[in-house]
Amino acid sequence: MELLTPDEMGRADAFTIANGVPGAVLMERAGLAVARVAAQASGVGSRVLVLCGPGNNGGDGFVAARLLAGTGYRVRLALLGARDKLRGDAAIMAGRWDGPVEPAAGASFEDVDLVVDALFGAGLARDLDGEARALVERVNESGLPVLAVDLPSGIDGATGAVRGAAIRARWSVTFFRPKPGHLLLPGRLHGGALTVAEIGINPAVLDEIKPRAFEDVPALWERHFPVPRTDGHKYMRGHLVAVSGPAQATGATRLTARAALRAGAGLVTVACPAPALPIHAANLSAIMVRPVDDAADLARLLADRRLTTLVIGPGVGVGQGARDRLVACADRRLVLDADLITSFKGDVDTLAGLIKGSPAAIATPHDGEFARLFDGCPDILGAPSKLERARAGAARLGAVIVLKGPDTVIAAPDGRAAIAANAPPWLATAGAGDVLAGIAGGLLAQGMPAFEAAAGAVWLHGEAAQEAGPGLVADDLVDALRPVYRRLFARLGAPV
Ligand SMILES: NC(=O)C1=CN([C@@H]2O[C@H](COP(=O)(O)OP(=O)(O)OC[C@H]3O[C@@H](n4cnc5c(N)ncnc54)[C@H](OP(=O)(O)O)[C@@H]3O)[C@@H](O)[C@H]2O)[C@@H](O)CC1
Ligand SMILES: Nc1ncnc2c1ncn2[C@@H]1O[C@H](COP(=O)(O)OP(=O)(O)O)[C@@H](O)[C@H]1O
Ligand SMILES: [K+]
Repeated sequence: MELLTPDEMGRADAFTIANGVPGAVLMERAGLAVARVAAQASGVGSRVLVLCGPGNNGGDGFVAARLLAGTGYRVRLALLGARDKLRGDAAIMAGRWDGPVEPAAGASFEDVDLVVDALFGAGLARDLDGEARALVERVNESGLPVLAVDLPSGIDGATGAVRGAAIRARWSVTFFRPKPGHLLLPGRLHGGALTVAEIGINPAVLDEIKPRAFEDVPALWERHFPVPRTDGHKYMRGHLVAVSGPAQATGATRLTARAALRAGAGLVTVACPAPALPIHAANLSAIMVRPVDDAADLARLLADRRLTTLVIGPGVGVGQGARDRLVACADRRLVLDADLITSFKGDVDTLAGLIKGSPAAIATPHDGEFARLFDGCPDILGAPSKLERARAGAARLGAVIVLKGPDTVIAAPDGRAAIAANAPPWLATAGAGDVLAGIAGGLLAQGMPAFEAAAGAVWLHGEAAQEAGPGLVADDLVDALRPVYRRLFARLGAPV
């Protein structure tokens, strides 16, 4: 599912209008979609307060007000700004509303069952202040259920940021495609349940707009998903090495290794310092263990070119040892996580130079690790959204970046990006990131391209967390992948 920035959405509207669909027709359909969701939210006869802003978002509000009033709702409409300042389609729709128009500033919230927020949408141009901000704050303080038109007013559709203040909606209706601000925090938290309504925009406009951001759903990467072949064998599915830290820090690597095997890697080997070997050996069965005390040992192990993929970072320790190990494996498929990322604090260009020869590289930082890696890059850390930070970071690193969190962003150096919205809050638990690195590695080992492998891994990780449910500990994720795989394979028409 493509995500369109407000500017891109404006182009989609403009293309459609240029191809013969009048803007007023689009607005009628937009208002109808809002009225339908309002009707689902609140029964006939209930009291609806429609708050209209000075632009086309307000125009949608005028349409919804008319349709609801015509179907038995008791509707009041309040306008922010002067009626004679309305322009274009919004002015047309105001002309079709024959009820009273109250000034929004003093509008009463007494005896209201539902508020429709049609104040600002794609045209939000600056932080809310003055009367607009006071109104938004009053709506939130009222505690009334709110249905937002396009976006909760005050949320920036491109970034998900709160511009001064923002409506907290229980439902939102957007048009044609969601916007990044519906998925990025805090926007997602303000939007409530999202409906995406068709208003007659031909999807062919996407060929012109060429959107570069997507919601992370299987349709984005399933074409590349490595379904085991009937005539296949494990050597076709890649041999992955999980690089382990010392004896006192082995658990993270085992989570990674188990997740990689579960994700479908043909073989998985844990490479660990000799003192850690008995600990791993006592706790692993399907996963092999090899002694690797330093970077030179790792280079010797990797003389076997069948070891195509490495995950390095979980539990490996911060410092020169991790950096040296990376040098030894930098020409393979790579997942870089945790301590490995921190080992390149403020030194992203060295890391970028080292992994240049990797056929597919993914880095999986959380916000803190990202800030460390790009320490000294204010252009990247100060980019206007998490989406843009991840994109700029990926371009600088020359690798796919998975910037983790409740709204994980997956970004490729070429600008493609995906935002995941399927991770439940109980996924934020110790070791969950180690599992994610393993899933990503397992998909890379099977030959999936880096961006698709990263997006697939993040989605599978979120689904596994939902499958496991509240109370999840990281170990559970590995087992919870099985039913998720079963459903995914069924969807792909693969044998299950
Ligand atoms: N195009 C189409 O055909 C279709 C469009 N559709 C709908 O149109 C919406 C986009 O409409 P839009 O572009 O008119 O922008 P909108 O969100 O109403 O805001 C602009 C107004 O707000 C004002 N304003 C901005 N920031 C402000 C602030 N901080 N504080 C105070 N004022 C501020 C700004 O004033 P100005 O910046 O000019 O001073 C201007 O007056 C879109 O979200 C969807 O709902 C659908 O009907 C489908 C068909
Ligand atoms: N609030 C949240 N809701 C959903 N998922 C989250 C949330 N916070 C973090 N996560 C996810 O939990 C995982 C935590 O990984 P990480 O921070 O590396 O922890 P660890 O190092 O303990 O494994 C990541 O996949 C991240 O996207
Ligand atoms: K709105």
